[in-house]
Amino acid sequence: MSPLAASPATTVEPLVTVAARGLSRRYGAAVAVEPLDLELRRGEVLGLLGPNGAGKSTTLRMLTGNLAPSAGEIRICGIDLLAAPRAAKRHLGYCPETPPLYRELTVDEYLDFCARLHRVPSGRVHAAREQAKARCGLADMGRRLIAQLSKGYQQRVGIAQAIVHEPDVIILDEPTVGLDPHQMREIRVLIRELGTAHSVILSSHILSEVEAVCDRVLILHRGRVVFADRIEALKHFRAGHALLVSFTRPPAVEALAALPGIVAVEPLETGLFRVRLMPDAGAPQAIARAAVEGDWGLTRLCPEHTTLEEVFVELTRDVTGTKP
Ligand SMILES: Nc1ncnc2c1ncn2[C@@H]1O[C@H](COP(=O)(O)OP(=O)(O)OP(=O)(O)O)[C@@H](O)[C@H]1O
Repeated sequence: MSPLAASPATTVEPLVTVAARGLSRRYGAAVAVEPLDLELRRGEVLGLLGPNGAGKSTTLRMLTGNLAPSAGEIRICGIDLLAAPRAAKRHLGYCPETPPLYRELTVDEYLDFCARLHRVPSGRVHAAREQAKARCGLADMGRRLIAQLSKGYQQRVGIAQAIVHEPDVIILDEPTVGLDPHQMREIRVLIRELGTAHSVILSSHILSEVEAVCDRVLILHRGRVVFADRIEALKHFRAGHALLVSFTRPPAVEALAALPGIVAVEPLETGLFRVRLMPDAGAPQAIARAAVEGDWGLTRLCPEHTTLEEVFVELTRDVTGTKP
């Protein structure tokens, strides 16, 4: 039996909703996605993170049955996507980077059309559409022409068409691209909410977005998985082993450097220092204690977070060459 085959006991509501093994894609001689394994469980939000050209869209298009893999297998709720695409796709909702909207239709007309495409029984189309609208904050938008909606609302319609048939798995390609910060926040809240009852995979090149929304993260870089773990592990990785510390009455650098667990102290500007630490050696506590005893006026003591660029540099030190 294939390692991905669903066990008979879990065919009704399988815990694993997406399972991919050895999934890869070439375009001619160029490898867009090197073989990757991926598993998603019910109630999880998985973030696919990576810079432009990393292979995120290619991966999502393979997972949604819109692009044939060069190799590998994909199971959606235990159903082989390549062998039984129609059955597998019933469990999938997909919103590509540019949502497939018919701008000349109203929101209601469009969502009814999508519900029928997804084979929602005709007696349930109305209820399915109203529910999808309510979940996406579109309850009052039914009669509006899609062309006249703002970009944020059009994005909501794109997500509504992906959930109108209540799929187990929702796949969203860069769902917040082009939105203003307010709209971004609303869409992220919606995704988090969808992730409680469904499984969600989203792609992004925004580190903070993935940290805010996802339970797990898979980082792609030039088609290769360079990090796959829970979001806490990424946060820990990002926090590294440095603190930013500032004082209104700063001590001498030597006084700071002499505290236990401190490897190096780098003055950055007046009263602000970058302090490199030995992990788990109690340095933050020692700094706080010394600051109180020495009346240094401690105003900041926080981990120094690395940026997305620094994360990639760190994770891909051995990767060379560029992709357009
Ligand atoms: N149809 C195609 N023919 C040839 N090469 C392609 C094709 N589609 C994508 N590629 C290449 O495959 C690689 C991965 O592209 P992909 O669009 O999956 O990346 P991405 O991470 O989604 O990037 P972005 O964030 O820019 O959307 C890139 O090098 C891209 O140029």
